[in-house]
Amino acid sequence: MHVHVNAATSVDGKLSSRRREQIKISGDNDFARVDEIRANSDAVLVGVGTVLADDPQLALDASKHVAAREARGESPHPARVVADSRARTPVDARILNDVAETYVLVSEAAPADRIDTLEAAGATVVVAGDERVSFPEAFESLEVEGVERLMVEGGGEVIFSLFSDELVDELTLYVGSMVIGGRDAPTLADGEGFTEQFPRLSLRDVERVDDGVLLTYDC
Ligand SMILES: NC(=O)C1=CN([C@@H]2O[C@H](COP(=O)(O)OP(=O)(O)OC[C@H]3O[C@@H](n4cnc5c(N)ncnc54)[C@H](O)[C@@H]3O)[C@@H](O)[C@H]2O)C=CC1
Ligand SMILES: Nc1nc(O)c(N)c(N[C@@H]2O[C@H](COP(=O)(O)O)[C@@H](O)[C@H]2O)n1
Repeated sequence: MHVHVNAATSVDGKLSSRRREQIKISGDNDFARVDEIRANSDAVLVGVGTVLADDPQLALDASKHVAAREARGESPHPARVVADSRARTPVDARILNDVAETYVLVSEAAPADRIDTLEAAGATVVVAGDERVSFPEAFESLEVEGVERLMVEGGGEVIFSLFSDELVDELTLYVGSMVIGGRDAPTLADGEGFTEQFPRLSLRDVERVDDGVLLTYDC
């Protein structure tokens, strides 16, 4: 499986403010680029923290991408995946609507009634890991379902875990020309943080996009 992480941060590395509300960091050209990565992915993953904060739908915006996928014999939109150890995704979350298939990755600690509720809402639930979702195990299950190209849009807890598990193949990071600040504001990679053996990335490309910079790394 090819795992492509994409995110937008402020110049001080924040994904959002301490209020954890969605902040428009990208400009129109960058959002169009994000839509294209989604269009070329089999599935798009976020953590439940992002679902609770942003309520994203993770569907394609541009009809040309939908048409191109259908011409290739693919589903109109990529599948959506939520990493949600305790099955907290609300049933009215947009990510569970019928625009595309949705997988919810949970751990053994997820309450059975919550799993039943999510399945009744149309999600396919994948159990992997004891207390937290085990991404290596969950990704094996997604591969069996045909997910070979996985895009990850955040947030910081999930992205840290994926770097920690050495599962990231590619990172595109849009750095918008703004300062958000705040010691409690989410950053690109939160979690416990590394104290040694810091992941080293290989910078492939630098490009000016909108009023910011797009950095592309091989990981
Ligand atoms: N600017 C950008 O590009 C983006 C910004 N965001 C922002 O990020 C914030 C949300 O990020 P976070 O709070 O970090 O939440 P998150 O989206 O990373 O979700 C974290 C949750 O995922 C679940 N999870 C399951 N297995 C896990 C594992 N193995 N490792 C880590 N988490 C696991 C846990 O329940 C955990 O609480 C929001 O403020 C949102 O607006 C989110 C996506 C993109
Ligand atoms: N690439 C990017 N740039 C920004 O400025 C952002 N605020 C985000 N946020 C993430 O984009 C997703 C939105 O999903 P919908 O298209 O609204 O369904 C979601 O993952 C946000 O957290 N991304």
